[in-house]
Amino acid sequence: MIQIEGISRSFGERLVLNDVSFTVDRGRMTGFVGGNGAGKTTTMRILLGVLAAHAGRVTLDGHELTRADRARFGYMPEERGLYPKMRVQEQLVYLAKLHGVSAEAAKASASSLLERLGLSERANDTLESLSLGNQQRAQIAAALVHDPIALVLDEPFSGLDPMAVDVVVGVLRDYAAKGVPVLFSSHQLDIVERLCDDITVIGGGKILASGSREGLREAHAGREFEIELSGDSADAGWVREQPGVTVTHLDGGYARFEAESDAAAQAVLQVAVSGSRSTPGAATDAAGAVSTATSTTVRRFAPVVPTLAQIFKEVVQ
Ligand SMILES: Nc1ncnc2c1ncn2[C@@H]1O[C@H](COP(=O)(O)OP(=O)(O)OP(=O)(O)O)[C@@H](O)[C@H]1O
Repeated sequence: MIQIEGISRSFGERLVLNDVSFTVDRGRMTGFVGGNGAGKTTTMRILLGVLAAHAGRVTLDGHELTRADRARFGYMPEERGLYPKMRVQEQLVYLAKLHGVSAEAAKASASSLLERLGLSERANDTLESLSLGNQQRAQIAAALVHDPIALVLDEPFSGLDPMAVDVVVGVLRDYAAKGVPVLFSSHQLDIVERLCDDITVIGGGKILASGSREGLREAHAGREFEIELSGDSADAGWVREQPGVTVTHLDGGYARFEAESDAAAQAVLQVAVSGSRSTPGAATDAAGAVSTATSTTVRRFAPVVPTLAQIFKEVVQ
């Protein structure tokens, strides 16, 4: 596990990181999100030792990070660092060898990554001759080619089309599945939401929220619920009459409502179900939903959980 503990950093008089702490667990993908100038790149640079912290420390599995540890990290910096005039495969092999990988292993690793990232056909082209999206794939390959013990990627998805995003997501997931801690920053909240196990939100140099994706969504869930009835003539209009409930959206058998309490919300479910039960011939289907003789079914009842974009807006305000 990588632990960032109480990191602070100023540029001149300006404090740009203020007591930043969060963890990047092994085997999990951690998304690092924040607005422009929030402090993501500065944090990543400190993590990699490219920049010094003025306070705090970074540890790996409990010991302070050494130069040797950092040399085995995979880093994709904000300012992309490959040589424009060098051929892609040659460049990857060269970088792997710089990290101490044998020539043979470097060639094998470069070929396999180029294949995986859909760049095999461009292996002998110079970087500058590739499209921006393909240059980005090559940058990702460069961060991975020495089989890193941890991955720190600054905006790895910028400039990638949706197909390429899926390819890169698959590759990164494989690294996480091997037990590698993976930290990446992104402004594309939909990708972060889809990809991440854990999320850290930074704003104005301070950590505003940090935790598992599900934990954050639950913690920021309001008192809004939704119920969906299906059937011949499903009508959720009766929810409006329930005590302690305000319907915010109604469409046939679908109602979204705010409940004063969990009990008020549960009462809606009970009415939906017991209404069904009081109907002769009620039956439970294979999915456990209760059907009536007129075949009205409670298809769904759940709290409305916010998207990452909604949580982000809430914590950044
Ligand atoms: N070398 C530097 N000298 C002075 N100020 C700096 C330097 N590097 C970063 N900063 C300032 O530190 C703050 C945080 O910048 P940083 O690049 O870490 O943000 P970020 O979250 O990565 O932003 P973005 O999403 O726009 O890339 C910004 O206000 C930036 O101007």
